[in-house]
Amino acid sequence: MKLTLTRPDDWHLHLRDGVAMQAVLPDTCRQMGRAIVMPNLKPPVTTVEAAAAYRERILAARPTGSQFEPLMTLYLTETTSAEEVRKAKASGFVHGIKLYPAGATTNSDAGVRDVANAMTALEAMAEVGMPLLVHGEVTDPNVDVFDREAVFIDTVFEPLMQRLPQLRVVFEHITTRQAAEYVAAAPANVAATITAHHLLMNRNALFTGGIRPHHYCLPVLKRELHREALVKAATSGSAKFFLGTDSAPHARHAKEAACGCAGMYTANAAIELYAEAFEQAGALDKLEAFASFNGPAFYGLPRNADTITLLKESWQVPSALTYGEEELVPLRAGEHVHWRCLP
Ligand SMILES: NC(=O)N[C@@H](CC(=O)O)C(=O)O
Ligand SMILES: [Zn+2]
Ligand SMILES: [Zn+2]
Repeated sequence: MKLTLTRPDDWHLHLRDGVAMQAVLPDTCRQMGRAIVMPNLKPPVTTVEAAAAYRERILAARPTGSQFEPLMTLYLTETTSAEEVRKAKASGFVHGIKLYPAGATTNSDAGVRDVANAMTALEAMAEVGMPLLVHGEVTDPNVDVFDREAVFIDTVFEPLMQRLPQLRVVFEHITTRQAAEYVAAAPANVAATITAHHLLMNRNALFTGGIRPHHYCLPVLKRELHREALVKAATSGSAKFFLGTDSAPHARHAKEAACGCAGMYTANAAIELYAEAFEQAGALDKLEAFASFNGPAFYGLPRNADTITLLKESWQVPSALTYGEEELVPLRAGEHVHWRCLP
C-alpha cells in the first residue's frame, strides 16, 4: 500500500540548540515543510531578537537543498510587554507565544506563575491576533499528576477564554478526554495539537515489564479511555485538531536516570507513527487533513505545495541515534515501525 500526502508540518517541535539541534534537525527536514519551534531553551527565547537569532541558527543548520521553514515562538513570562507582542506580530516570523505554567515541564521555571500577571501581553495578543500556545497543566503538587490537564481546563483555560474570548489558542499536546471534548466544543479560535505517542500508547506503556523512562513525557501518558478520545478527535475530520509531534530530545543519560527528563523523540519517524495510529483507527483517509491542512488553516498560512509518499513497509528503528557527543534513544528504538516515508 502506498499513500501520497501533501507535505505535512509539525505544529509543536523541540529542536534545542547547538550540536543537539544540528543532530535532530535533518529528521524533521526530511518530512516536514515547516515546524512551530518551541522556545524552552536555556535561557528561554523571550524576545523577538532572540527568536531571530535562533531562527538564523536553524536555517544555517538545514541540510543542503532543504526548504524547511522554522516558525518561531516566544516564551511568555510575567514581564512580556505589549510592545514585544506587537513587535512579534510585525516580525512575520514569530507565529505564537508559548505559555508554560512555571514548573510544569522542561525549562519552564521562567514561565508564568499566575496568568493574571501576564494579562498585558495576553490582551495585546488577543488584539493583534497572535496565537497563544499552551502547555495545559496546573503545577500544584497537591493535584494528582494524571489530573493536571483536566484541572487546568477548569481553573485556567476556561477563565482565560471568558476574559479574552477572541484570543487564538492552541491547547498543545492534549492527553485527555476532557481536553479533546473541551476543544471540540469551543469556538473556532481554539484548536489543539495531538502527538503520535499519545495516539499510540496509554499509561501501561510506562510500566511494561519494568519502568520505561523513554515512555515518560509531559503531560504523562493517560488511561486507555483518554487515548481512545484522542484518536476519535484526531480522526473526526474536525479542523480543530492537527499534528504536533512534541518530539523532545533528551540525551540517553538524562532519560535513564534516577530523576529522568520528560520527553520522547519521535521526529525520525513522525509521519509514519501517525500513519500507524490512523490506520489502526481505520481512518487513513483523515490523515492528510490532520497532518497537512488543519494546521496551516489555523495559523493563516498556505498549505505546502509538494507531497510525501508513505509505503506500508516495516523497518527497524535504530537502537540509538547520535546527539552531539551523546546518544539519543528514539521511540520504538530497536523495534519496528510499520510505515516508511520515502526520502
Ligand atoms: N513534552 C515533554 O515531555 N517535554 C518537553 C516540554 C514540553 O513540551 O512540555 C521538553 O522540552 O523536553
Ligand atoms: Zn509541553
Ligand atoms: Zn513540547
